[in-house]
Amino acid sequence: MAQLALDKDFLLEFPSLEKQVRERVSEVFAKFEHATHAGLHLEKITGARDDRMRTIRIDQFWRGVLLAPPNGDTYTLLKVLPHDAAYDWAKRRKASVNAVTGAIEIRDIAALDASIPHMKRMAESVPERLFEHVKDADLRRLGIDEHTLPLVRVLTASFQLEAARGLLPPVQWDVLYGLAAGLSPEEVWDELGASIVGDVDPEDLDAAVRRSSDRVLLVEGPDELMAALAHPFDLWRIYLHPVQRAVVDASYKGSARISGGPGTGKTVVALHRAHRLARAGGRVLLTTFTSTLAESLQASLTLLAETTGAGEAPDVLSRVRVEHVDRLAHRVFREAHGLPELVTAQRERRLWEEVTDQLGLDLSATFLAEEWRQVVLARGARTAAEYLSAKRTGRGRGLGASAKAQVWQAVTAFQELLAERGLWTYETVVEEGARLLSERDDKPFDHVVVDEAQDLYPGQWRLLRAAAAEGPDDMFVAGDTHQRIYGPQVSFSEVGINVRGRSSKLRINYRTTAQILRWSLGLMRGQAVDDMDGGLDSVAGCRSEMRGAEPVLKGFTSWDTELRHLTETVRSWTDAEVLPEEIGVAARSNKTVEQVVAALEAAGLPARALAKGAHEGKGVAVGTMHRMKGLEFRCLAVVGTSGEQLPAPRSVTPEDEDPGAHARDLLRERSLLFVACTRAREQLTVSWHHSPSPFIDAVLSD
Ligand SMILES: Nc1ncnc2c1ncn2[C@@H]1O[C@H](COP(=O)(O)OP(=O)(O)OP(=O)(O)O)[C@@H](O)[C@H]1O
Repeated sequence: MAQLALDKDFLLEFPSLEKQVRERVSEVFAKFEHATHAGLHLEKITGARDDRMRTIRIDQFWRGVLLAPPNGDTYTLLKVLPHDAAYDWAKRRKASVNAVTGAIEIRDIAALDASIPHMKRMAESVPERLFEHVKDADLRRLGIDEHTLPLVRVLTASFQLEAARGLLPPVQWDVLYGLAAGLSPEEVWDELGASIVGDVDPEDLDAAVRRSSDRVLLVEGPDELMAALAHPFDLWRIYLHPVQRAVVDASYKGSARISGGPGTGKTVVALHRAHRLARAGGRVLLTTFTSTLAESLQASLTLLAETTGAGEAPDVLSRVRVEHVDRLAHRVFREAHGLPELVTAQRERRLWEEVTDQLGLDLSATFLAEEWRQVVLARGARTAAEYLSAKRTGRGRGLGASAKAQVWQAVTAFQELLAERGLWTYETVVEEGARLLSERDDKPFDHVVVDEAQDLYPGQWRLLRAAAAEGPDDMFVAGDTHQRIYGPQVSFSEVGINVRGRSSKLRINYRTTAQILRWSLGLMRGQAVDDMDGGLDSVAGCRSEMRGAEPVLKGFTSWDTELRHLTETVRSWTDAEVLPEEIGVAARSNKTVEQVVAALEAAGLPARALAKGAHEGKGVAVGTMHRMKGLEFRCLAVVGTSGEQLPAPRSVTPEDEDPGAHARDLLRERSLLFVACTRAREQLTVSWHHSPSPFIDAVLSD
């Protein structure tokens, strides 16, 4: 039976076809599987560079171009074009199988061949060639084939390589890009590693198509076809990069983690992995830090389940529980004890004061509360001895043994007060949840998948660790420590999670243009950022293949003029037919957010303030930098990035009080700006009044 496969380029262009054509495409291909070869009416193309190209009638004017296997049954739909354009496109193309990855490659061979003589002439007057230092054998070993090699040998500058991008299959171009950037063949080989296969048969197109899940979707039936065509923009559901795919499909002996810069698809990988583990019959917890992010994970997971293995979707979805980590804690708590009576911050403060009065201690309520959270709870200290030996990293002044004894006395009294009065804090609910789960032999989950891992607290990690038994694929953790904006620094080992030897990194950014990414990465340059595993993390090598405008950076003399400029910028975007919903404005404080909404509305531009759990809505989305997490916008303005507002003075511990906490607070403020800027897909403006934030000043003077 003929099987249909959809090439990524076809799906990318599908939404821009007229509605009637889209409907006809769906009709024609919904019946494809059941059509016999004779009934398919695939037309051969005279004068084609590749005699396996065929066209199929969509309607009177439109034709689809398919790659037909000479001796297999998988037909790949490459393009839908008006009649003449379809024939012309198909004539010029050649399909081949990459000798290293074994994947299918389609290229405009006519354009490639035509460009070589011209490039050759240009190269004659230049003494050095771009790839002079790389031997043919190394190039072949990396999958550069005989069609590409003549071009490679006449390239003299990297801008020519950039210009040749459209002429080459993406993997071959990536290899050359890596070599031109100074990577050794071995390093390039490593980057390709995920997709290397041996014994490739260049004639076996069916096998090649099956290996090409990063660019070809093998359609399992009409439901899957309809689901793919219904959401053609969400390519992440279908085509994973080989490195992403390898992590999704891997079987790990224990816990594993994925890291990578912003927009590299960590959430996408976490979603696919949760989905795959559930399809294999596991009970999965998919979790993250906030309720809003959990809601967005649920929506994406549903979409994914309805696309892949659509028939099993309800079953698969019933095996994945998506909830943010505090909600899990409260649920486990409620099941055992009913609703907790939570203390407010004020009541907690009074309790600490009661304790210090009772014991006649000279320690402030604020100090004790912080010591309890950041040392006792964070380190999981249950006894005086554990507290005495606990690390107090970041806790400003050192404490002598007698002061520590006093703290422990106060902590014990405070915890007794909570217990006597049946009171709980958010942290003790999480702790109790972890205790309840750790005592259960029948764990509620087989697998725990965590997104935005950098923001979780130690107590939350202990809860998650206790939610699944230790074993193969027990925990999968996705995060980027450069984007830590809530949680403290945690190391996996102190919360009982071992990911050593099971860490992977994603490097290709799918969200942002290279220009925006480069500028945003500059904000983090030189910062020592931990990797949650005893070392330092780096976003070096994170790159984007999309090109666009440079970010616009602008200072103003007053907030009023900055606001006026913002409304003009937003208007210029809407005039250029960007929908208001595709525009975001980020600011450091709620007050600034309110002022921006008012200014946009006064200028007749629809706007809304982002609120908890309300990401969807009409109008320009205006939110604090914290609220920007998990979102992305075609156009984004980051406003009020002035020296007085960023870092926000109230969020930074004074240096003389605690130099460690001061440095960490500053890094968190810097990360906030980094998170905000990396939400932009196509255009970014960053503005301030008076003087720029020191984070920006440093990049401006680079
Ligand atoms: N294989 C893919 N194909 C197409 N689009 C992809 C792919 N992987 C990721 N994307 C897209 O890239 C964008 C960023 O992906 P995602 O949110 O998973 O990245 P992230 O690493 O979690 O980002 P961040 O850390 O900045 O929150 C999304 O729009 C996503 O749909």
